[in-house]
Amino acid sequence: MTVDHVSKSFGDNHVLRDFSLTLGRGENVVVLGKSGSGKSVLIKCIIGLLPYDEGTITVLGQDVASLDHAAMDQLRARVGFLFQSNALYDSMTVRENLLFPLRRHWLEHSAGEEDDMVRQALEDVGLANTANMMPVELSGGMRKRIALARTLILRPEIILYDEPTTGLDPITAREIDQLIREVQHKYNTSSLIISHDMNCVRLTADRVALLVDGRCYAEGTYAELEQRDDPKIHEFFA
Ligand SMILES: Nc1ncnc2c1ncn2[C@@H]1O[C@H](COP(=O)(O)OP(=O)(O)OP(=O)(O)O)[C@@H](O)[C@H]1O
Repeated sequence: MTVDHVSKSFGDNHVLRDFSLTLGRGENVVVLGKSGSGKSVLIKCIIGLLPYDEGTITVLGQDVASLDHAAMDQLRARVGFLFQSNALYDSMTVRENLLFPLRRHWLEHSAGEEDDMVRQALEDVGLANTANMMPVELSGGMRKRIALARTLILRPEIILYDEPTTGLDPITAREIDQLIREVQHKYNTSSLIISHDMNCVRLTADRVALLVDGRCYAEGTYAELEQRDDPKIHEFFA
């Protein structure tokens, strides 16, 4: 995936200014930026929920701005998105929640295949035997895992994580970080992760991109950026 010189403004509010970023196959990149710096806007541009003003975003070889509704829908089936809110349907069982993306993308499978897919996705997130539970019966960490399982059921090539550890206690947050790594290694997925949580950044990032004033201000491994003297970089690591 490449974000190439992308700009996005809302009136006089220039949120992204000539922002560029690449995400290689099997790589985890964390976008780190202050509140209001444009991280959510970036993700929305990537998945075609917001039009951008300039530049090019290419996802799995396709120019996002050129896709019609149907083509964008097909692309979204290959790109998993983990919402900060998890967005589980409270009136559906875990199994029904997991099967929802298949139904939404009109992907037909036999009942036996669906059982296998649900079982595998739940095993991947360490929550076998929860298929018949309701979301209300799950803890915050479990809900996050189920939301990830629902993303995994379509075997996405790219996963976009929006603040995956926000609202979780530190121990549960580290478990989610570990799970993000496990998924990356097991399925060779590429992930773009938005986070404020420096432990999450340290544990999940192969590379960190710093979003400052709408631009990719600096890029590097956590260790590289942590050692830089630049005050704009340092304040994130202080
Ligand atoms: N649909 C919109 N219309 C107008 N302005 C918007 C819209 N969406 C976002 N913005 C503005 O874009 C800027 C960046 O917002 P964004 O939500 O991307 O920040 P963020 O980095 O994700 O922040 P946080 O970490 O607090 O979630 C903000 O100034 C916000 O007001």
